Amino acid sequence: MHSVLVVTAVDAERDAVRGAVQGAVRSALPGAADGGPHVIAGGVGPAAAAASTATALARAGRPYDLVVSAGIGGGFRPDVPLVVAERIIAADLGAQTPDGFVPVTGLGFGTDVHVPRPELVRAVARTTGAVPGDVLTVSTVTGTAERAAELRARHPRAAAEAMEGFGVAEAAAAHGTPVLELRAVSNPVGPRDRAAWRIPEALTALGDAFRALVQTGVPPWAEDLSTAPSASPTPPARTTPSSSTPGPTDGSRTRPRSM
Ligand SMILES: O=C(O)c1cccc(C(=O)CC[C@H]2O[C@@H](n3cnc4c(=O)[nH]cnc43)[C@H](O)[C@@H]2O)c1
Repeated sequence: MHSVLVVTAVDAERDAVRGAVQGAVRSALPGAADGGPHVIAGGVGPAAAAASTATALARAGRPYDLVVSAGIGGGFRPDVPLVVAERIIAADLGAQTPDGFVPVTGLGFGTDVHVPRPELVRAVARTTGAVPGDVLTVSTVTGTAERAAELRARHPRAAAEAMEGFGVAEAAAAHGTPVLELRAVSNPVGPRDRAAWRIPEALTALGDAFRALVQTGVPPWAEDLSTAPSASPTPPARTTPSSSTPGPTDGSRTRPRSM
């Protein structure tokens, strides 16, 4: 039975997750022909991610209990190879002004942050060793030290950046489904050096994380969340002024079951 949807950007990420969870499900349930999460490659960027996630959620025979945006990403902290998002932030959704960047919420529209359920984030961190932190969604991969510094200044809790999390979270929120984002760091955020991206290592780390989630009985989904508060949790304290107004992403609809 599938109750978790995992959305990656590209086929290589999908295959890394799929291979890991299929092996784990088979060893947990010998003879099982089916089981574990559905894993799809939804395309690169927030728009493709939102469209593919929304389509998958709408077409599902029964509602998913959890959506996970997963893949490789750029890291803001050299000591952190795996990140689980405490907040999923649309870092370039807004307007440039002479006084600097104004997020979309500052313009009076929408939201620029989704806050996954803290108990799910903690459980994933416990199970996989992922470090909780903000994950920025960008439409343009950061490629200069200046841009990296600007993002760090605006988002001091940023641990990673990628290109899909916010799109996946918007689709999940529209369906009232809880969301998580898990990123294995393939490269530092900063001056572009594509040759230095450690993609195979990051894909292995991504697969290891999902294997751990499935093998350990996937603690976050096993918890009874039916009694969890339905309001969006309070985001972590900020150390600098920030735009981000949490969106309704706790997805209080249903209780996540096994992955
Ligand atoms: O070339 C390959 O073999 C290959 C295998 C797996 C993934 C890729 C990608 O290029 C994935 C693109 C995907 O990765 C995220 N990403 C990774 N690093 C960054 C970054 O520094 N800033 C933003 N996004 C990053 C992103 O989500 C892309 O969709 C290639």
